[in-house]
Amino acid sequence: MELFTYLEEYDYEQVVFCQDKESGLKAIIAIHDTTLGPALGGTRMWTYDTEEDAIIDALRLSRGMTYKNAAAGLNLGGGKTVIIGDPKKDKNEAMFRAFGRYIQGLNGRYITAEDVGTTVQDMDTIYQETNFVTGISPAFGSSGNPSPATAFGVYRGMKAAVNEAFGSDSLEGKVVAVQGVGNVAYHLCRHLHEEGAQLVVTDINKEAVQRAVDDFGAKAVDPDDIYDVECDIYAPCALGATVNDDTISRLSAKVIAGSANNQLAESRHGEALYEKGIVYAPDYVINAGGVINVADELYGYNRERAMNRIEKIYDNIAKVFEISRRDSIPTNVAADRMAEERINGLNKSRSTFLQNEHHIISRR
Ligand SMILES: NC(=O)C1=CN([C@@H]2O[C@H](COP(=O)(O)OP(=O)(O)OC[C@H]3O[C@@H](n4cnc5c(N)ncnc54)[C@H](O)[C@@H]3O)[C@@H](O)[C@H]2O)C=CC1
Ligand SMILES: CC(C)CC(=O)C(=O)O
Repeated sequence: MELFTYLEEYDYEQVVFCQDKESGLKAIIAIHDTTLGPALGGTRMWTYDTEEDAIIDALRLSRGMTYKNAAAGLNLGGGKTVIIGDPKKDKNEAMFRAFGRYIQGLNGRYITAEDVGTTVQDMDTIYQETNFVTGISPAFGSSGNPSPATAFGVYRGMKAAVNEAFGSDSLEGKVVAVQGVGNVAYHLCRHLHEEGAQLVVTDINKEAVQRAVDDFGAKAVDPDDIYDVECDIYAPCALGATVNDDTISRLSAKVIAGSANNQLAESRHGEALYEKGIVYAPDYVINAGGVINVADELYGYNRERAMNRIEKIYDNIAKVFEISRRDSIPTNVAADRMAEERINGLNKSRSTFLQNEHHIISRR
């Protein structure tokens, strides 16, 4: 991979490699764009096959956060961290303290939160070293685990997508195939179950599957079979790139709406869905509930205010469909257009020179 060629192509601002031999920390903080404000995005801990895979993941995810925060109307830029390692085996306190010091060194250009493989407890450890962390324990006045908020947003966005596909936003009787029933999808399944949807679930973690079967009467299938399930809605809630050349021809769903980041393997797969008449709720618009929730901490966390804002993901998804219909473009392209318009609009105002103390040369 030609790193600087890639950074230039998508205009990344900064990439920080963090290494701490004692604790085993190997992390990549990617800051894509801070036009709208400090870069906010979670920290993912995962076992990557290669270091290059980890770098690419950090870069793709951070760019996704730029678009997510812009489309959600937040005054935040996009960034993300990946920590290389197995979250079940390789974590230790010193690792997250060392990582916290790296964040502190960025002096507010990057603010972190949870993602796959990290927990509220990890954020509490980071908080020992820096204030630039959200999603810490509510006991510290924070918003806590963002997953239930993300799930609520996905539920609201899914209803908007169902309305687009079926002419009514009711989920009663709809068959939803849920891939990955982790932190977000467990809460999503609860909302769907309460509204009378039928759930088919899969996960590589058998306990997670069993919990959904026990709590929501879900039917379980093997991980690779989820793409062949007869269903109305496919909800990707595990990792990215599951909408690809192989799976599109297997999916029977009329709607794709889930929490996973980077659901399309490539942008052209959004075009393929559009041509097949499958209603795709763009990932970074529908899964913004978590970041909206943690971003509220910047104003002094107020749960009611955050939830009211998350509820409106329904309207934001509907707006994407409207742009898609108006301009005859796939929904992923419509979402990008919506986000880019906001960033480009504000970029102009940012070019105005603003003096600070470093611009005044004092020679006495
Ligand atoms: N937690 C949050 O608030 C947010 C999460 N997201 C995204 O939503 C997705 C899920 O996040 P979480 O629920 O927090 O993570 P999680 O780690 O709690 O859940 C993911 C689940 O997917 C399962 N999984 C992994 N590979 C799989 C496969 N090939 N087939 C089936 N299951 C598989 C895992 O075993 C796990 O149970 C991720 O893509 C994450 O980036 C996006 C926005 C916010
Ligand atoms: C988990 C969120 C709080 C932020 C994030 O990283 C995301 O939305 O993907």
